[in-house]
Amino acid sequence: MNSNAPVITIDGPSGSGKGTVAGLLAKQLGWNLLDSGALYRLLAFSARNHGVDLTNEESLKLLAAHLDVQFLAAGDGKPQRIILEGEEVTESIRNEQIGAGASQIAALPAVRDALLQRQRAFRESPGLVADGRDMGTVVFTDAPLKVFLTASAEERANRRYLQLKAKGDDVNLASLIDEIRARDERDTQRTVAPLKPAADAIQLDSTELSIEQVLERILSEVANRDLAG
Ligand SMILES: Nc1ncnc2c1ncn2[C@@H]1O[C@H](COP(=O)(O)OP(=O)(O)O)[C@@H](O)[C@H]1O
Ligand SMILES: Nc1ccn([C@H]2C[C@H](O)[C@@H](COP(=O)(O)OP(=O)(O)O)O2)c(=O)n1
Repeated sequence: MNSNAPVITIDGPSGSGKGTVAGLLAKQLGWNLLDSGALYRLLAFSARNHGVDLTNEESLKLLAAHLDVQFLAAGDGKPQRIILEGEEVTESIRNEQIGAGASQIAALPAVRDALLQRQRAFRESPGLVADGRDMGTVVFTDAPLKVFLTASAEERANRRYLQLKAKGDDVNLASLIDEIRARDERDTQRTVAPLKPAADAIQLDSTELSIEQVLERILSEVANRDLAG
């Protein structure tokens, strides 16, 4: 591990609200943020740009080891910005095609291995909020607070639909439900680091909860554990 700074892990399926809640929590606590899914998305995006096949584990491993990426801190109510090889890709990695590609390459052990240390390097004082699929089960197993955030597939697809539509993307709710189910299946069934709650995770179903309610529940766990200093 890179440091002993406390970590809050938020794992869960696509559209459960991990990214939103992790960003708000990091801001409120003044902690660092790791959007681990962005790393898998960036790799899928970069592979497409460099003509690397998503089944070519050796080339993907090399690409992962040399991924030239910067995460610029959030500010003024804006989410963190992501720069790949000098170009802003914050928006362009957020579509279901890249999400599906990310999920495909995330099943390859060499890819996960190549990204492991890069993720652990985000653990710096005063603390880290990390969201993804295996933050609590593999990457930060000693995290003092682990959250497993879920919601029904229909609700998650609906959230994604509203999010993509607001961005101006041409989306279809029925195909989003299918895509979310396919991604759930691949992420939970893979052999390495499958999506599952850590044994010591708190499970939160956000289907009927607002973003603020989810945040409140997590903050009360932070207070119970005296994590915020
Ligand atoms: N509890 C919630 N209720 C309603 N909408 C939510 C909730 N949590 C997240 N959202 C919205 O759903 C969309 C997907 O959330 P996001 O944080 O990207 O999910 P994830 O990172 O788990 O894929 C975003 O537009 C977000 O604003
Ligand atoms: N820690 C992680 C994070 C993401 N992944 C994979 C599996 C996911 O389907 C893709 C994309 O993740 P991301 O969190 O960006 O996706 P969502 O925002 O939840 O739709 O990457 C992973 O295997 N392990």
